[in-house]
Order: sequence, then structure tokens, then C-alpha cells
Amino acid sequence: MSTVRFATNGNATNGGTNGVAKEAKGNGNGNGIDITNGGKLNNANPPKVYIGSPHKDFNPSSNDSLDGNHCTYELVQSVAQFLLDRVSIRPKIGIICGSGMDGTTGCLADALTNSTSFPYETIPYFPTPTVPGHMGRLVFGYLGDVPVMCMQGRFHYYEGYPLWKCAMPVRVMKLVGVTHLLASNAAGGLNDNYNVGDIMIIKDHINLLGFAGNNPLMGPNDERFGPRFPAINRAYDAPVRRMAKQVASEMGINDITHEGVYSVVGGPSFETIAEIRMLAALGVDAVGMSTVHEVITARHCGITSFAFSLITNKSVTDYESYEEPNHEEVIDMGKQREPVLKEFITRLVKKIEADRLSSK
Ligand SMILES: O=P(O)(O)O[C@H]1O[C@H](CO)[C@@H](O)[C@H]1O
Ligand SMILES: Nc1nc2[nH]cnc2c(=O)[nH]1
Repeated sequence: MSTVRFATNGNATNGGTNGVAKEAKGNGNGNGIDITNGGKLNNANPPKVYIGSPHKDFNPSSNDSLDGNHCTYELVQSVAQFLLDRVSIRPKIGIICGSGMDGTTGCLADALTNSTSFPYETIPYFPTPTVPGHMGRLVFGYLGDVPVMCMQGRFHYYEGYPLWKCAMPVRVMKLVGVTHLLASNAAGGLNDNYNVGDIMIIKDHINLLGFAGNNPLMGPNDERFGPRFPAINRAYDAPVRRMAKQVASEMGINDITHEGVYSVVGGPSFETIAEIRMLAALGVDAVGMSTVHEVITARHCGITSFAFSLITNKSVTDYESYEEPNHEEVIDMGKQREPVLKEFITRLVKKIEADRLSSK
């Protein structure tokens, strides 16, 4: 392997910035040094930020290709190997942070210890997020004692990416060794019993994009990922949902925790009143613009999946109302709920890991 370059966010004794391609975002002071340049650190395990260029040290195999409608198994394998060559952590749990839950000081990814983060633009073939509130880096580290990899920023259809590309990082997780996915999102609440700030454990989804003929699994199927026609009726793992409800009880947040049906729409426009009424009539409890393509891709390749929504706004159902949903309130609510969500996820990850180890 050629020289691997990282910057650290810890306090460097020399305060140097040699070789730093970009300042680390939202995590410490961004006072990066290139550890390959002999910088001395005063912290044993400061957060590290990879500062390489994506294709410089990337050695794809001969069957790598990323054409208009799919990305080969070999390419995903090469991307996974690129990451594995640069981190020693071997996570079994992958986390995707929703809008407003991934970009603030004190957010989940910042809670990881011994962390190494890869800005998405440094990872070969990774898309880059364009949405405020989605930071754009892949962080490896320990949440409590549990090794995890965490997507701080996800990809949406409305950004212009095809669904398979939005979900490609999930396949990278799979080939890194992840067995469990934990995805969060911000969503509008349709269920009358839900309030802004509540958590909805997703028990099922209605894939409206799929109904319209758009699915992340469209295109050539590689059986090494999974079957051509995967079953998706048990997408949201029942035992993990039970663990999540147990966590909610232990935290004393049962009153704000629900279980319900999520529906994905393409966005970026929010829903009309007629659309909200239609979704409610279909049995939808919360609506958003993500997660479903990630969970379908995860289930296809055998990853156990769990997802929850933070209800960031109540869907407007009244033609007399002057209320309008907006992305700022979505991000604000994510920030406000950060401590609770961080605790919720940390406890859940601990339970998943204990269960995983005991059922080996
Ligand atoms: O699903 P996440 O990424 O949490 O974000 C949700 O919030 C944004 C709208 O405010 C949309 O991107 C919607 O999907
Ligand atoms: N589609 C959709 N996505 C959201 N994300 C956060 N709130 C909403 C909402 O009301 N509708």
C-alpha cells in the first residue's frame, strides 16, 4: 500500500498544516497536520481525516465499471478495499444519519472515538451530497465499545442521482463487512397522534417511487449481492425493532416513541394537501424522501435493517392553514433532538452488538 495520508483534528503540538487538503468540518478545530509529515500529537487517538485524492492510490480490478445504470460488484469491492486498506476498524454495524442529525457539533459521528473519517470526495466513485444538513463524510470509529461505520450525509433521488447510486454506499458497507444497518431520517408526521420531535420506529414502508417504476435494484442483477426478485415484506427486522422499543422504555421516552409506516416520495417539493390526504388514507404515518432505497438495497444483500424517523414537522392537511413545511425547521428539529437520538442509537447499537455476538 502506498503512503496513506490523514489529517487530525486533535491539537497538534506543532500546529502545522503541511499536506492538508481541506480543513476538517464540524469536528474539533480543524487544525490538521499530515501525520506522514512527522507531525507530533499530544492526543493518543485524535480523530483522523483522510486527505488523499480518490483515484491516486486506487487500484480497481479489471471488471470495474460504473456505467449509466449500475455499478459492478468488482467496483464496489475495490471501493470497500480502498477503505479497508486505510482503517483498522472492522465494523459490523452501519449507520446512516438523517437530515439535521449529522452536521452539528456534538452529533453522532462526533461521538465516535478512535475515528477516521473520509470526506466523500476522497472516496473513489462515491457521490457527494448537495443538501444542507448532510455533511458528506464516512466515519469509522467506536460508538461506546462498538465498532461502527457512519454515513454523515446521504444521497437523495432529488439531487439528481439515480436510486442505485444513492444506495451504492450500502453495498460498500456490505463488502466492508457490515451485517446490520441502522438508518435515520427526518420526516413529516401524518398520524394525528404524532408530535414534532417524536420518534417513529419504521415497521414497514410504501415505496411510492417503486410504484412509479423506479427501484434501486433496477438494471443488471449480480447474484453475489442478492437475488433478482428479493422479498421485502420483512425488511424492518422485528427483533431489532423490539430492541429499539426496549431502549425507548429504558430511556423513559415511550411517550414520544411510535411504530409506523414510512412512505418515500421523490421530492424535493413537499406534499400538497391532497397528496397528504391520499397518503394518510393509504395508511402512511410519516413521509420523507429517503431511506427506502437504502433499506431495499441492504435487504437485497442480506443486511439486517432497522430505520427510524424523527418527526420534524406535522404534515399540513387543512386548506385554510398558512403553515408551510421547510428544510430549516427540519434541520432545527434534528439539532434539538440530537442528544436523545444519540443516546437512543448508542444504546441500540450496544444491544445489536451484544445480540450479534451471542448468536454467533
Ligand atoms: O430523509 P432525510 O435525509 O433525513 O431528509 C428529509 O428531510 C429533507 C427535507 O427537509 C429531505 O431530504 C427528506 O428526505
Ligand atoms: N416528503 C417529506 N419529507 C420530509 N422530510 C422532513 N419533513 C418532510 C415532509 O413533510 N415531507
